[in-house]
Amino acid sequence: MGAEVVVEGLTKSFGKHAIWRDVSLTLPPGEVSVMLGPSGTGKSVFLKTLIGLLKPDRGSCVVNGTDITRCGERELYETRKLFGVLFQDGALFGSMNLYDNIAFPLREHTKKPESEVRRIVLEKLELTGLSGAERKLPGEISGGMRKRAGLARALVLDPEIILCDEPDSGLDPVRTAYLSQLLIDLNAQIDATILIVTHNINVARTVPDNLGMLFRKELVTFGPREVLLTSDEPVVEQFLNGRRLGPIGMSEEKDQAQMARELAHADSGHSDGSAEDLRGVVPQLRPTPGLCERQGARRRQDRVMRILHTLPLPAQRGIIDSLTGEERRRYGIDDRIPLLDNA
Ligand SMILES: Nc1ncnc2c1ncn2[C@@H]1O[C@H](COP(=O)(O)OP(=O)(O)OP(=O)(O)O)[C@@H](O)[C@H]1O
Repeated sequence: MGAEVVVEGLTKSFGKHAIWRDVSLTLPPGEVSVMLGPSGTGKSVFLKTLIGLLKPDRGSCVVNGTDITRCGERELYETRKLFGVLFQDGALFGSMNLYDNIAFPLREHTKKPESEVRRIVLEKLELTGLSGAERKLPGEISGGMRKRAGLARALVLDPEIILCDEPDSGLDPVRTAYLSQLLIDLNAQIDATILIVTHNINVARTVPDNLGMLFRKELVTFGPREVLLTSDEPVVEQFLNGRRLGPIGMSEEKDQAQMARELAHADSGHSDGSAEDLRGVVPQLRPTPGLCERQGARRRQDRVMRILHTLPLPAQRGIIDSLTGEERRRYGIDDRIPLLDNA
């Protein structure tokens, strides 16, 4: 099972430029989480802080009992080995073929013989659907293949935690859908904890167990996917629907005058850029038939059912509606008893 990551009160600025403050959340072991947020809200900075590449001003990030914001170099080096990172551009070495790119962390961080390196590289190539492409250079393959090669390289040290920085960037919707399925299949096979940073609404709606959003230098929300997907927070609603109308502006947040102007335009029939209301809980991706079920999904279901009464009513309804008859019986759900609004 993947490692748990516990973030508390994390605050980061560059000089006088505050990025985000007091971010607290837990990435449950073996579950898949997505962090949404408009451009420039510090999602990539957040990932880099989680692996200790950037030092926060305050707060802690504990992985397997080690606070990576305070530990020494040696412990940081050891803890970083638990992470596999898929960088936005794949971060492949342009002069090396895919085989050597993927073998690089093994040759750099382990003393494995070449025969073992070969076995692992070929296994990861197969896992990411790249068998046969090992002699290609990164410049000779498509963006989707480069992402998968980046993922294969992130997997060679058998990470317990996988961080993906905008895995969909530069990919068409079909390739993005394949990559989403690959991440779910991977999670089923290795039970690693996964955090994906993205703006992609389809990925956010269909992939994760948990969803969060950064905005106005704060974590707006983080929790079971159903909470964000049914939220009526204006910023969440605007983001999920890709509308101009709402608190998010072209660069940063908007002032009241601009919001009022846009509202008046909308009232007079001017389209605000959205096609339909995308809020609501849609079915989550499941592993490809033939693969094992996700252990993380099973654990999450038990966890979420324990905290069900603490969630907002629309989220409770979304969770219950997604249970099968057998699951309802297992959790003692009786549809005749109204849900409690304890949130
Ligand atoms: N090393 C750095 N030094 C100074 N400022 C930085 C550094 N890294 C990032 N920033 C600033 O932090 C802010 C957040 O950047 P970040 O790349 O994390 O945003 P993001 O949410 O990932 O954006 P996008 O979705 O567009 O990729 C930006 O204003 C950026 O200029």
